[in-house]
Amino acid sequence: MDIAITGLHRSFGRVTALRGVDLTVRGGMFGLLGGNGAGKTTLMRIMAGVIAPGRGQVRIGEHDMTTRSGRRNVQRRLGYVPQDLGFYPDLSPREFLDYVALLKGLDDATARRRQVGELLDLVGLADVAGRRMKGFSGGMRRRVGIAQALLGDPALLIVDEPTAGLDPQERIRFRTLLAGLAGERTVLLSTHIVEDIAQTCHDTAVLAAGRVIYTGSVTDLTRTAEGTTWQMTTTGAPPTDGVVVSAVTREGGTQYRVISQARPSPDATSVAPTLEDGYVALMQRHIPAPAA
Ligand SMILES: Nc1ncnc2c1ncn2[C@@H]1O[C@H](COP(=O)(O)OP(=O)(O)OP(=O)(O)O)[C@@H](O)[C@H]1O
Repeated sequence: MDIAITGLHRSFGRVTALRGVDLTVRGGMFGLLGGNGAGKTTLMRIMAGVIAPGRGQVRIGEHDMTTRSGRRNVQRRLGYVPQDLGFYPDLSPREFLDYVALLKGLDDATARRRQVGELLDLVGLADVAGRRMKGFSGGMRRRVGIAQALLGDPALLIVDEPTAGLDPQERIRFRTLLAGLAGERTVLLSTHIVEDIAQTCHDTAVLAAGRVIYTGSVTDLTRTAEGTTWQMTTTGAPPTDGVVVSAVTREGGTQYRVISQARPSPDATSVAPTLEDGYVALMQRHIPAPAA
C-alpha cells in the first residue's frame, strides 16, 4: 500500500505539529526518525486515520485521508500499534486478540480462533496464550500489540516507537520480527533509535520540528557524514568544534568520535560514518547549535 503525502499541516490549538510535510512511501519497511516532539506520532496518527489531517493531501493506497470515508476505509485495512496500547490486564492474550478480532468484524468463530492461534505463534506468545497479561514484560506486551494489529492481515502496518524501554536482546528480537512482516506489506516504523532503522529499513525519512528534512535511502543518509566524521584521543579537554557523538575513556586518554566540518585537532583521523553519524550531521545542518 503506497503512501503519498503533500503539503501536510496539522496544529493542536496554538501548537503546530506538522508544517508542510511531503513524503512518499512505497512498500517494504520504512523508518521514520526524529527527536522528541518532531511530529512522528502526529504523522502516524494521521496515516492511521485516528486524527484528521489539517491542510494538505494524504493518500493511502487509493484512499483520501482528508475525507471521513477515506479514513474509515483505511482503518479497516491497516494495523496500528500506538505508543501506549491500552491493555486489559485480566485478559489473556488469546482472549484479548479474540475480542479485538470481533471488533474488527471477524465474525466467523472458527476462522477467528485459527487466526488468533496463528498470530500467537508468529509473535512467540503461544506458550503464554492463556496467561493473564497483568504480569507481562514490556516486550511481551508489544508482541500482543503487534498480534492485534495483524488481525485481518492488513497491507499496511504502522508501529509507533515499538522498542522504547526494551532490553537490548528483546529489542533485537522485536525489530527482527517486524522486518520479517515487511515482505508483502508496508511496515512503517517510527523511532528515536537510529540503530533500529539501520538494521531493518532500506528507506527512511527524518522529521524535525514538523518538517521532513531528509527522505531517501539509509545508505545515503549515512553518507551525509562522509568526510566530517572524526576520531581522536586526548587526555586534555574535549573537542570544541562540531558534535561529540561518543566519548570512551581508556588508559591513554578519552577517545572521541566527532562530527565536524573541520578536522577537530591535528591528530584526528577521518573515519567511515555510521547511520547515527549521518543523522547527527543532518541535524547539525538543519538545527543550529545553541549559543554557548
Ligand atoms: N493532542 C495534542 N494536543 C496538543 N499538542 C499536541 C498533541 N499531540 C501532539 N502535540 C504536540 O505536537 C508536537 C509534535 O508531537 P508528536 O507527539 O507528534 O511528536 P513525536 O515526534 O512523536 O515526539 P515523541 O518522540 O516525543 O513522541 C509536540 O509539540 C506535541 O506537544
